[in-house]
Amino acid sequence: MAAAGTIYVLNGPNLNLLGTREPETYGHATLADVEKLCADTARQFGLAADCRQSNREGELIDLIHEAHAKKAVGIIINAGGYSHTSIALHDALVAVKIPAVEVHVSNIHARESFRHHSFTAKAAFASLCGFGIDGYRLAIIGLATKIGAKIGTKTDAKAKA
Ligand SMILES: O=C1C[C@@](O)(C(=O)O)C[C@@H](O)[C@@H]1O
Repeated sequence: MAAAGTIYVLNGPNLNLLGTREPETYGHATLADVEKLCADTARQFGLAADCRQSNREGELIDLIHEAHAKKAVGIIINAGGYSHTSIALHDALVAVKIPAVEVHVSNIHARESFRHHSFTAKAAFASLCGFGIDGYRLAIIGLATKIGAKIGTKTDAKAKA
């Protein structure tokens, strides 16, 4: 059975450096670890995770538009530093009307004041931060629940097993 739907997992600038970037803040897990966690968690709900990363604001906007064109059922976004600056990313999320959850690996509210405001959070139905990379798993569980995806739903991968 094909996946019940696809969620786009979008990571923004410098998140390709996870694992070596400020491990005291972001831990030692890599972006590959994040993407495997997302795929594994999504599969539990019969969903597929299409994971992308870009250091370019316009590319992230294009990916949000692509999610819409491909009829994605949800978006998980960690826009990195652009979370705090990009009205354009906010507007893209609002424009496509796909249920979105914002994730931050670190607790942005316990950090420098310039990280305390997020434009992308205002375009998401939920936002979570401070759980390390487990935040992506929690965000997918929340998104799946929001869209009515049920845990234990079989997909091709599980059906073959
Ligand atoms: O690049 C990042 C990572 C981050 O989004 C996080 O996941 O904790 C927090 C941002 O403030 C920062 O610019």
